[in-house]
Formats: sequence, structure tokens, C-alpha cells
Amino acid sequence: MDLLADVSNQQNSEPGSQISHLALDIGGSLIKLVYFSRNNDSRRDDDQQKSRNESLGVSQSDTSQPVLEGRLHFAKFETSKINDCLEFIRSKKLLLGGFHDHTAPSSDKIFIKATGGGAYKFADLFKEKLEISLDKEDEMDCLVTGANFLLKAVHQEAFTYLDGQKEFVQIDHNDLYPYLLVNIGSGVSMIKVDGDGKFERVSGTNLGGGTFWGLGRLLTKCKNFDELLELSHQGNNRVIDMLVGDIYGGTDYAKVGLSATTIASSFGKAISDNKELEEYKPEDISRSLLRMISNNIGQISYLNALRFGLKRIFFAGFFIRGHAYTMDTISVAVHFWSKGEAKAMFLRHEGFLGALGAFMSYEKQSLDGLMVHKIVQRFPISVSSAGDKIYCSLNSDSNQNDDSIECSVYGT
Ligand SMILES: Nc1ncnc2c1ncn2[C@@H]1O[C@H](COP(=O)(O)OP(=O)(O)OP(=O)(O)O)[C@@H](O)[C@H]1O
Ligand SMILES: CC(C)(CO)[C@@H](O)C(=O)NCCC(=O)O
Repeated sequence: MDLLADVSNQQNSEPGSQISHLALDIGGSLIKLVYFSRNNDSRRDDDQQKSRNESLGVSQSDTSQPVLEGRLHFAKFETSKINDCLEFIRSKKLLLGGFHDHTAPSSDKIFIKATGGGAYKFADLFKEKLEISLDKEDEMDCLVTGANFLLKAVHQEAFTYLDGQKEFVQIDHNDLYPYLLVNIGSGVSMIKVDGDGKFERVSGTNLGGGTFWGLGRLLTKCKNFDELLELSHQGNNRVIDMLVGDIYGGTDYAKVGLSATTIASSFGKAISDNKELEEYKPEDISRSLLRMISNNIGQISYLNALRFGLKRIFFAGFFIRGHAYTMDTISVAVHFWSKGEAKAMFLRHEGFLGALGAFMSYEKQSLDGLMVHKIVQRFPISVSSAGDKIYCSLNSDSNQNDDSIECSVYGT
């Protein structure tokens, strides 16, 4: 199979770059895109690269092959606005990132890698509107591949978040497994990861990001997810939630380890008040809802970690959106239930695991004439210590649409 970019030498809409390896993750709420754009004339010969790497302090064993330079791009769209996504693909000429499958009956067909339920649901739409076929990759496989890639290859990808403090976690590549991956999308998947391609989906819950957004929309009339999230900043959940102290007359129930401020019953105060329904403020509702969903996921995750003796839990999925209160609630839940034994960690490219996994499944094919050996960050801090095939630097916020990171691709 060839990448289309290998055989066509066309330019995309950004001058000076060529698109390759477009991959999609089409979920219940959001469509995520990842693609690589090669800088023109970025291909370096060994001598050029050697002297450049020496100046960067990169180990020679990692850099003895030819190199391409470019950017890994990230973008997302609401699944309900799939036509905007199709238009984005068309206008940016991203189909150059597809490939021809010469083994298929009609070898002029273009394929792009896709994962998530929408790869099945929308296959006909892609064929009809863009004349391309989706080459489907398993969703859990892609999530795990994406997580392992980010954890091993991207500098400062994982971090803890507690009491407003963000701390980056140094990942020891020789001591990464096993871990629990909790992907909070519309629904939640909990996956025990034991190695590259070695995993089991051990649990899940239907109370996920879709529940927060769906219930939030019904209860607050917010027009979009960001508005609902923003609203939660200003809210006070204690107006809506029934606390242990509300039941125990302001005191802790210390005998069983419950402080007066622990939520005894999410939304429980709404039944015991004499307030009119209109008196409940949307910001307080949003905050209670966010707390309820995050707390529940944190608790179920911990119970699954306990089930398998896992100490590390990585939380991903676009529900999190790098949101302080969400991460704090999840961290507190894990800390509380594990009595400090287990640790909640978050990923900076939280929503792109599946799309990155689908992107990585192109690896067996060539990238602009090179058989991909590995991709590294262009201005690496510690390239030689990593043991995987693809490495990248992170220099931006993955929540912005059309965000990108700089990479070098090593070929054989
Ligand atoms: N702009 C947005 N619009 C809608 N939901 C958003 C947005 N940003 C974040 N979210 C949250 O992210 C969730 C979707 O996350 P994600 O993209 O990881 O999952 P998905 O792939 O759509 O879902 P699934 O894997 O269950 O099919 C939504 O349910 C919502 O809670
Ligand atoms: C159905 C999927 C896997 C689709 O991404 C996801 O939404 C999910 O894990 N939902 C939770 C299903 C459950 O285990 O109850």
C-alpha cells in the first residue's frame, strides 16, 4: 500500500507543506482528526542531520537514518456537525493523507484510517461526499496505542492535579505497565493496559461526558459544552448537593470517616428545600452535575484499579478538557477511596488517543518514501532515553482546534 502523498506531489492549502497520514476518531460526541504535514525540503541527508543533532545534543544512535520534518496536527468537530468536518477535510486537501490499497479490487480507491463507532456509522457518508473509504481500526486498540505513544514519546504529557497544583510526571519507560486507562468520552471505558497491544477492557460506565453535557443542557438550557463548563466555574454545588453535615447537623460522621463537607447525596438538597425550581441557579446545577459525574468516574476507576492491583490510573477523553475542577474532583475521589494509595494522572492530549492510535496504524506504510522507523520531537529534551518508534514535543494546547506539534520522522 502507498500513501497517496507518496505518489501525488500536490501541495495542500498551506504553502510549503504536504499532507500525509490523515486519521480520524469518530465518536458519539466528537470527531477527532490527526494528520502529518511535511515541511517541503525538510528531508535531510545524514551529514546535515548529524551536525544538526550534534548541536542539539541528540544521541547518534537515534539519528543515523534519513529524516523528514513536519508537524502533527490535531483538530476536532462535534459529531452532529459532521458536514463541517467533511468540508475541513476537503478545503485543507487532507485526502492527500489517505492511501491506495493496491490489493483492493478497485485500486484507485482512497482509504483513510478511522476508528470509533462513527467509522461504521458514517462510512457511507464519507464515500458519498468525499469518495473515500474508511479503513476501520478497533477503538480500544487505538486508545491504547495512542496512550502508550503519548506516555513514551511526548515530553511532559502526563501530570497529576490536586488542590490546584499541576505536577508533571516523569514516565519510566521500563516501569509503565500495568496501568488503568480511563477514557471519558460520551461513555466511559476502563482498560487495563499491560503492554503495547496488550490490554483488556475491564469495565465501563454509561455515566460519562455525554451524560454531563446532555443532563446539563436539559437542566440549564446552555447552548454548548463550553458554556456549561464555564458556568460551573461560578457555581456552588453545596446549594444543590446534600452534604453529610446537612444530615448530621453540621458535624462530621467521623466514626466511618465522613467529614461534614462530604457529599452525602448529589442533588439531594433539591428535594428537601422549599425553593421554587426557578430559584436554582444554572451555575450551581452545572457545578453539582460536574462533581457528580467526575466523582462517580473517579470512584469506579479506583474500584477497578483495586480489582487488579493497579496503582496508576491515567484519565483521558474530551470530557476532561484540562478543566481544573473536573481533574481536582477525580483526583480527590481516587485519593479518598484509595486512602492515598492510587494516583490519578491526566494527559495533555487527552482527547486524541483514539485518533493518534489510528494514525499510528499507518506505520507499516511508508511516509513520503521513507519506511517510518520513528518520529521524534524536533527540539528534544531527552530523545535517547525513550524506547519507542515515535517521539514528539508538545508546545501547545491540544484543546485548540487545528493545534499542532513539531516532529521529525526517522526512516530506514
Ligand atoms: N466542544 C464540545 N462539544 C461537545 N462535547 C464536548 C466538547 N468538548 C468536550 N466535550 C465533552 O467531551 C465528550 C466527548 O469526548 P470524546 O470526544 O473523548 O468522546 P467520543 O469519542 O465522542 O465518545 P465515545 O468514545 O463514547 O463515542 C462529550 O460527551 C462532552 O462531555
Ligand atoms: C460504547 C463506547 C465504547 C463508544 O466509544 C463508549 O461510549 C463506552 O465505553 N460507553 C460505556 C458503555 C458501558 O460500559 O457501560
